[in-house]
Amino acid sequence: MIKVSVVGAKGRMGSHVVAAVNNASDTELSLALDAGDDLAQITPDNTDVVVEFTVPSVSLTNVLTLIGQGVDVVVGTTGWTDEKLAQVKEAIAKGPKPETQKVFIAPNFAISAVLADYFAVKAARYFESAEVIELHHPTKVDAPSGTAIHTARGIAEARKAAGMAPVPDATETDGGSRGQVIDGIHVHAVRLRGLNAHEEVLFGNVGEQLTIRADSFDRTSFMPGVLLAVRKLAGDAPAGLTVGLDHFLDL
Ligand SMILES: NC(=O)c1ccc[n+]([C@@H]2O[C@H](COP(=O)([O-])OP(=O)(O)OC[C@H]3O[C@@H](n4cnc5c(N)ncnc54)[C@H](O)[C@@H]3O)[C@@H](O)[C@H]2O)c1
Ligand SMILES: O=C(O)C1=N[C@H](C(=O)O)CCC1
Repeated sequence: MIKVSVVGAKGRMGSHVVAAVNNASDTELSLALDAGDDLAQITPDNTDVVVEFTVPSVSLTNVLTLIGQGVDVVVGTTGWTDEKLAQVKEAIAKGPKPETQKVFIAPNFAISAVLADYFAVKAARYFESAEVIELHHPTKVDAPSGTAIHTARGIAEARKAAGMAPVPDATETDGGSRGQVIDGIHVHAVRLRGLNAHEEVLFGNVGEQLTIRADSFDRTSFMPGVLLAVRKLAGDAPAGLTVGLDHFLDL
């Protein structure tokens, strides 16, 4: 049995993870912690893998603490910048098990979203225009979504590798309507009661358009990906920091 502890266990995602870990035949719940609880309770004796779903403002501190405790971590919380990822790598190198420590971060654990991202990167070099629209529940604290940032960066990298010009855009006045620009790709965020987690990637050429859309209607959609990551970290995942569920899928 893989012993799993959950940090952020009372949250929307954390509570689903607790249920998924309890329901799977090869995982057992060790500790379920939330704000105010001491992460020092989590040790290699009681935990094989920690799953962390909290808020972007605290996730880095939690991950650094857990690395210091010598436990492997699956992170679903968003808000990861290159600077924060560099701090994680440094903490692994200086931590108690630099050769074997595993940290896995994924902006999205839903297969639909991971595939949408993958297809978008494949399509990127064939279209002059590209924009991303993410649509989420209104209780989400960060915008744009971690997934949309990841998608926009992937599209931008593919366009750069193909030597493409910037996306065409004659906008002269913009009060914010053109969204946030991430590596040259415009990203728009919608917050609407009734939605869960959704993303559309729009590609355009003269006379044609391709739309790639992923919809997570329910948080249970993230659980197979979370459990896959837990099993990989308890098994043959490489040591060090890995970002993105695509690394664990045979794409
Ligand atoms: N990777 C994915 O597939 C995926 C899917 C959905 C959500 N998310 C992300 O996961 C994060 C959590 O989303 P949510 O909807 O569950 O949020 P939420 O607000 O419902 O839950 C966050 C939980 O973290 C707890 N928390 C806050 N500070 C803490 C601390 N210092 N230590 C321990 N617990 C603490 C809160 O009390 C709360 O219970 C967000 O960043 C969201 O974008 C990722
Ligand atoms: O509900 C959320 O919050 C989600 N956050 C992630 C993101 O920001 O990409 C994944 C989708 C759901």
